[in-house]
Amino acid sequence: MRYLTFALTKGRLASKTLDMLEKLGITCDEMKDKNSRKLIFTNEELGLRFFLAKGPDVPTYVEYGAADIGVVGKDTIIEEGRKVHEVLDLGFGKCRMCVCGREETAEKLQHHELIRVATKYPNIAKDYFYNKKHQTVEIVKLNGSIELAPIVGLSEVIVDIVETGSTLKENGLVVLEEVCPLSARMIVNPVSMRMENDRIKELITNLRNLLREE
Ligand SMILES: Nc1ncnc2c1ncn2[C@@H]1O[C@H](COP(=O)(O)OP(=O)(O)OP(=O)(O)O)[C@@H](O)[C@H]1O
Ligand SMILES: O=P(O)(O)OC[C@H]1O[C@H](OP(=O)(O)OP(=O)(O)O)[C@H](O)[C@@H]1O
Repeated sequence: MRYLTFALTKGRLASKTLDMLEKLGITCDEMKDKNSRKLIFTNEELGLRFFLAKGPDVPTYVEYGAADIGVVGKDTIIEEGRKVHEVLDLGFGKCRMCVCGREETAEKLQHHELIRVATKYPNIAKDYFYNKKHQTVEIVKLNGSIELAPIVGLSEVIVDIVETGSTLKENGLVVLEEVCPLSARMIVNPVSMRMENDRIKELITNLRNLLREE
């Protein structure tokens, strides 16, 4: 039997992904060892392989077929724009992509003034402002701590993930507009979807049933 390979997102989504797979009897205990430097893990019995990767790399592994299946945030799927099938909303990792800034900036935003937008998600920001709002903005790519940008005057607003809202609150910022809701999704390589249809469909059905029970 050919191995089915899973690319899972490191960080926030990892433990919930492993918990969910475990509920289906898909265990990979080795992956939980935080001290291990091993990169790929095999469940011989089930014919499965797993590896953890940085979020933006997950759709890349899946598009090229180096992984058959991926678990990754919807934000990353949109931003990366890879050729993969999104097959299931896994219901965890829920958050929102939002335009945020100081309350006083709301007016500038409403009046379509030329503002600067700092973000880790330039494609999502571009699509939102240019295609949905027909508003010209200047987009600046950052790699983290995005909330700093309006505080130190790099940009008027940010496009970033809001979950609890505490990062915004602690930094005197508010949500000005909502771009879209987000959660973790399962993605599949289009060729694997055809070649391994039975195994992948069974997995999707089992996950769907699990989600319905929860
Ligand atoms: N509060 C949150 N902040 C960021 N991402 C979140 C949050 N809540 C849920 N998510 C989801 O978790 C995914 C992965 O989170 P991860 O921990 O890798 O965040 P990251 O900050 O983007 O990564 P890194 O720390 O490597 O820059 C995100 O792509 C998003 O879909
Ligand atoms: O609404 P909250 O619950 O406060 O969560 C949102 C914050 O969490 C994420 O940052 P992360 O911790 O991943 O750090 P980063 O900014 O360095 O990516 C995100 O970019 C926000 O800053």
